[in-house]
Amino acid sequence: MTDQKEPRKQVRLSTLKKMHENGEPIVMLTCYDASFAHLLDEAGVDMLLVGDSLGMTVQGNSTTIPVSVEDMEYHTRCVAKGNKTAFILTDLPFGSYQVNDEEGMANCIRLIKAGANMVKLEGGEEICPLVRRLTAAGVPVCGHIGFTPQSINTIGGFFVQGKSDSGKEKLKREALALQEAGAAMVLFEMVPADIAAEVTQLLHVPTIGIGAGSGTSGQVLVLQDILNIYAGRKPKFSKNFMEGADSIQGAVENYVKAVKSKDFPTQSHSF
Ligand SMILES: Nc1nc(=O)c2c([nH]1)NC[C@@H]1CN(c3ccc(C(=O)N[C@@H](CCC(=O)O)C(=O)O)cc3)CN21
Ligand SMILES: CC(C)C(=O)C(=O)O
Ligand SMILES: [Mg+2]
Repeated sequence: MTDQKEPRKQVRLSTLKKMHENGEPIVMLTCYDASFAHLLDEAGVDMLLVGDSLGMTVQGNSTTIPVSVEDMEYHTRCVAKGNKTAFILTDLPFGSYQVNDEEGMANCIRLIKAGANMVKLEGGEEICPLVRRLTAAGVPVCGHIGFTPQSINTIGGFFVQGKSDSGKEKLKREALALQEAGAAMVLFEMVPADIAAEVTQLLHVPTIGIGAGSGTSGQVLVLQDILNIYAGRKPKFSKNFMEGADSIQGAVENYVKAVKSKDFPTQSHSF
């Protein structure tokens, strides 16, 4: 007998819920193409995020603002073709859900038809009516709060959110409102570790953090960042997993192990 691992079962929404309840960290990485989808799935990444960060990493823009629904549809199709068992989450790009909820519904449906299992929208209370409709229509939603890159023009820069008392209260309010509207998951980007942990305890749905400390139900990073490939900025909260690895597969496996064992993120990757 060889000690070959059994192939992983399909990761479903119920699988993610169980992981959250059992305290097993959910591992997510961004993914924009079929080759990496295959590699990440084989390496045990639970969720592949077709993030609008592709506007920066793939398209070379300085923000995520220019990304279109067509771009997201195209990359979701590519990822879905290479993937076997991971759960696919796709970002709604800027402009595709802000005009009205009818457009938001139609655009989410396009992404689900392209192969997404869940969609991610940036915002709190203002997106709750749409979250409610999507959920009722059979589309699981992840709400994205804290630093929301699509609002870079009002935020003014790549800044940590929720540092003040009023900022902390706002995060709590938004997370609870999203869950109440039916969101199946909440993602925190660049917020202090203590508030992300506190809000995670308040919720029953899983939370995912990026630059949000170790107290969330799962972690996400941008694939290029863990492979030490930069076209622009190098966020403080990311880590080069190529260090100590002899292949890309090995680096991704080390990231999976580090998140599952709670060795990542440390305080130096948190705010
Ligand atoms: N490659 C990449 N990695 C990301 O994590 C990422 C993207 N792109 N694109 C979409 C958003 C934008 N995000 C970013 C990008 C850069 C910083 C950054 O440079 N942060 C610095 C502070 C810079 C400043 O103060 O201006 C840091 O030290 O973390 C943070 C978040 C997170 N996301
Ligand atoms: C940074 C993550 C959370 C994201 O939204 C993206 O990759 O677009
Ligand atoms: Mg995004």
